[in-house]
Amino acid sequence: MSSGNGRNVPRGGDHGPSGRSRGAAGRGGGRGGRPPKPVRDEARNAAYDLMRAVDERDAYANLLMPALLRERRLSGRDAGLATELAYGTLRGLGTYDEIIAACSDRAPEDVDPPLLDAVRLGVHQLLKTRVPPHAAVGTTVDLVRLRVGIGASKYANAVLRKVSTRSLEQWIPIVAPDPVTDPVGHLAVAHSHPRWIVDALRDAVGGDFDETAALLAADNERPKVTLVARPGRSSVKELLDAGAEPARYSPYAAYLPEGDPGAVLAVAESRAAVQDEASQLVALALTRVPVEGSDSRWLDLCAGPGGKAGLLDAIATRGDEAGLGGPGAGEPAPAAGTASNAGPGAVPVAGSGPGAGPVAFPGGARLLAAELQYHRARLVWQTTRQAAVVTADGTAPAWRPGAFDRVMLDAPCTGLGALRRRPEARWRRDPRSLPELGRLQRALLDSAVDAVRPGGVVAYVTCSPHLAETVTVVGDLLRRRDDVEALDARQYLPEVEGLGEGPYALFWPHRHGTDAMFLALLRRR
Ligand SMILES: C[S@@+](CC[C@H](N)C(=O)[O-])C[C@H]1O[C@@H](n2cnc3c(N)ncnc32)[C@H](O)[C@@H]1O
Repeated sequence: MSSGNGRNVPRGGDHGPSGRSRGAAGRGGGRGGRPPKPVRDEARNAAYDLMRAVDERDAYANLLMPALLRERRLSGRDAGLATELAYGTLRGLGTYDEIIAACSDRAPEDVDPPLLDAVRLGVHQLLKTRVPPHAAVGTTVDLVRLRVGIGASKYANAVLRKVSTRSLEQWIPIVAPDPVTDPVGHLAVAHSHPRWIVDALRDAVGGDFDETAALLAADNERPKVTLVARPGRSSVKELLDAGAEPARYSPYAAYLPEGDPGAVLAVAESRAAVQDEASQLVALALTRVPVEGSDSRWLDLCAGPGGKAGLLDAIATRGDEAGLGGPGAGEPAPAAGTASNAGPGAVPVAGSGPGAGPVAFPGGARLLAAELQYHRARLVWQTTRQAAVVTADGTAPAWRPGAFDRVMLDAPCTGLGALRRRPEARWRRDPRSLPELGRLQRALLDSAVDAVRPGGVVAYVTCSPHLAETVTVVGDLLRRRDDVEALDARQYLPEVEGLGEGPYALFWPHRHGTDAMFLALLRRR
C-alpha cells in the first residue's frame, strides 16, 4: 500500500553508526555472543498481522480485527494495544512513510512490504504513543527478527533510531511541503491523507484551510462508540443503565465509553445497535417532515446493511417516541428559507413558513427495504422486525411509480465522511470511481423521486461530503426536473447547530463528533 502522496521523498540517511550498533534497546548480541531470542509480543504480532492482511488481501481492518483478537485470545489491555497500534499506524502511514524516507537510503516503495509495515508500527509507537522509545524500538526489532529476518532487523533498528531523535511536531516541518507554497501538500503529509482527499474536503468546507486542518485532524481520532436505542424495543435509559453516557444530539443515542458493545444486552438482542449519531439523525429528519394525506408506505432504496432501515422500521411501526421530546425540544429552529444563493448548491427552498416545522411521526407505517446485494439484504432482514425486505436493483424498480409516502436514499458513495471508522480506507479510495458513482447516484435519485407520490418526501443521504456526490447530484436533479423541490433540511433537526448554510444539512467530525454526512430533503410536487 502506498501512502499515495505522490511526492519525491528525501533520502536523508543511511544505516550509519546506529545500524551497526547493538540496537536501541541494547538487545543486540552481547560481547560477541548470540543475540538473545526475541520475545513474541502477542499484541504487536496481532497488529502486524492485521496490517499484512490489509496489504496482501485487501482485508478491511475493522472487520478483521475483532476476529483476530478472538483467535489470539487477546482481551483487555492487550486487545486495546493491538487495535490502537494497527489502526493508528494505518491512519498515519502517509506521514510515517515520509519520515521513514528521510531516515533511510531507500524510498518506502523500495522496502520489502513486510519490513515496511513493521517499521511503520515502530514509527507510530515512537511518535504517537506513550510507549517508551527503547521499548518501541526494541519490540519492533524483535518483531522484525521473528517475522521478517535478522538482516532486516538491522535496517529497522537503524531507521527507528533516527526517527527517535525527533518528535512528530519536529519531523513535520522537515518532511512536509512548505505550507505557504503548497498548503494542500502540507496538510496531506501533516495529517496523513492523500492529496486528492485534502482537496475534496477543503472544497466541501468552503475552502478554509484552518477548518480543513481541523477536519483532517478529527479524521485521525478514534470515533466514539455510539449506540442507538430502537424505539419500542429499547430506550436510552436502558443503555444508560448499562453504562453508556448521554449523547449530544440524537434522542435515541447514547455513547459507550468503553467495553464491547456486544456485551450490552439490548445490543446483543438487536433491540439496540452501534450507529453513528448523524446516521440516526438523517433518518429521523425524514420522518419529521409533515406530509399531507396518507403516510403509511415508506421505502429504503439502498438499505444494506440496515443501520438506517433498523431505525426507520422502528419509527414507522411505533412512532417517534422520543424524538421531539428529546434533547433540544422546544429550542428555536434555524430560520427556514434563508439558503445562501451562492455556490454550486444554491437552490430555491420550499416548505418554509408557518406550519412547516418538524412533527413527530405517530406510527402506523410499513417500511419496504430494498438492497441490491443478497448478503446485505439478509443483514437488513436480521436488523428489522416489521419491514419487508427485498433484493432489488433500485434503478429498475419493481414497484409502481408514486407508491410511497417517504423514501430514504442512502446512496453508495466514496465514504469520505467515515474515514475515522475505516483506518485504511483513505488509501484505498480512488477519485477515478467518482464519475461512475455519480451516474449511479443520479439514477438512484431519479428512481427515488419517481417512487414517491406528489406531496411525499425523499431524503438523499451520503456518508461523503464530496461536492460531486452531494450538492452537484442534487443540483442536477433540481435543474432537470420541475416536479421536485428542496426543503430546508436544517429545519427538521432543531437540536443540531452548525449544519451549514442550507438548504442541505451537513454533519462534520470536527463540529459534531459524527461522521461527515450530507442530507437533502426533497418534496415531490
Ligand atoms: C451507503 S450503503 C447504505 C447503508 C445503509 N442505508 C445503512 O444505513 O446501513 C449503500 C448500499 O446501496 C447498495 N446498492 C448499490 N447499488 C444499488 C442499487 N442499484 N440498488 C439498490 N441498492 C444498491 C449497496 O450494496 C449498499 O449496501
